[in-house]
Amino acid sequence: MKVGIIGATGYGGLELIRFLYNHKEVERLELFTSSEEGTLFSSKFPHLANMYEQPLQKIDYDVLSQFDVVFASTPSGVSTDLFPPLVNRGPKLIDLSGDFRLKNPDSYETWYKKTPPPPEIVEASVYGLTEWNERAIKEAALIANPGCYPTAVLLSLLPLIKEKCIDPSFLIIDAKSGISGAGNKPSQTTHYSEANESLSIYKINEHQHIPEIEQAISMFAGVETKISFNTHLVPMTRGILSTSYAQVMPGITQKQLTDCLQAAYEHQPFVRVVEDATSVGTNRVKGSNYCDVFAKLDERTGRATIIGVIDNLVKGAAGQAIQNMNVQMNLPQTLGLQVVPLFI
Ligand SMILES: NC(=O)C1=CN([C@@H]2O[C@H](COP(=O)(O)OP(=O)(O)OC[C@H]3O[C@@H](n4cnc5c(N)ncnc54)[C@H](OP(=O)(O)O)[C@@H]3O)[C@@H](O)[C@H]2O)C=CC1
Ligand SMILES: CC(=O)N[C@@H](CCC(=O)OP(=O)(O)O)C(=O)O
Repeated sequence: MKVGIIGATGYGGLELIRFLYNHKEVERLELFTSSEEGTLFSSKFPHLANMYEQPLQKIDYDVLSQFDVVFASTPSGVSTDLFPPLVNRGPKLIDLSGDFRLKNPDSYETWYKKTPPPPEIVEASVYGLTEWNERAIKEAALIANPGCYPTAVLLSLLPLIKEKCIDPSFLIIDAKSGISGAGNKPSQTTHYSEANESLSIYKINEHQHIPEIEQAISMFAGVETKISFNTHLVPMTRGILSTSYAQVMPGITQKQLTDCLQAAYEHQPFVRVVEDATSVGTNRVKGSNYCDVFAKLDERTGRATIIGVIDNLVKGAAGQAIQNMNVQMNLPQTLGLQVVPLFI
């Protein structure tokens, strides 16, 4: 396969490269840039010396249309303009940004504060939460890869909502992310001296992933709900841990919660159900495409604490995007993605 990456110099792009390097069906991988045409990739990223000795190319539709797959790992608003001319012109398209995820254009405008993409293209795009949408992903011309937080939240909550183990009306979700979630562009909040030794909450009640999570709960569990969702910045590089609190339905036991998660993911290679634990951390999945999920009943309150843990750059971005490419191309989901997490 011939694969192109737009936004190869960003964090998501670098992770795509890291996994596609070991993907045995990828014969050619070409890298595209909006700002550094001609720069030798390995001179910009010396950790790739002897691996990517090629110059970055300018974004050119005639060139891109000859690829089998094109990933865009670019800031929101970019693929809104970049992708439409490529739809149904040859390559399968996978967008890592939020541009094609929200089906309602008003919602995109409200939460992303940007002009939405053409409605017919959003309509035809497929939400790439692999474990829940495999059949549609297989046929998709354009995949909207899920956001990092929604991946952790949805994989842990969807089975329990769908099987009526928890009450979906009062979901409270508290999520925490490492700083690479904010991308490679430095900002005041990600500045080392302000992020290090500090834990902060941000975008309070205003995070752009709120409508994405609500839309997916409706799409995959058939439930309309409004969630309380907040995000925190943790002084570490990678990882997301989401903690959700929900009332369990009358009579639901710990065993039923665990069984429900296990039944949902029995045949899924990248979702692991944690059976019993006193602690769960991002080091269980770091550098890998795994999502670990865990639900623990609090008998005293009748509420469950539900955990999802991922590496934001892998299952939350590049890894899931490659998993989706594998599904689209009729390949085993795991191709190129089988690595052991970096526990220490
Ligand atoms: N970081 C994360 O954990 C996650 C990120 N995402 C989403 O994935 C996307 C990429 O994220 P991330 O890699 O972190 O972002 P980065 O900011 O690290 O990289 C984005 C890259 O996009 C390219 N770019 C910027 N502007 C344009 C433009 N106008 N046209 C074409 N290319 C452009 C730049 O490369 P160049 O200058 O070479 O063109 C840049 O390196 C974002 O939409 C993000 O929200 C989703 C899930 C998780
Ligand atoms: C730590 C951090 O800042 N994380 C980012 C995640 C960005 C992301 O995934 O946004 P898209 O929906 O545009 O893909 C945030 O919270 O906005």
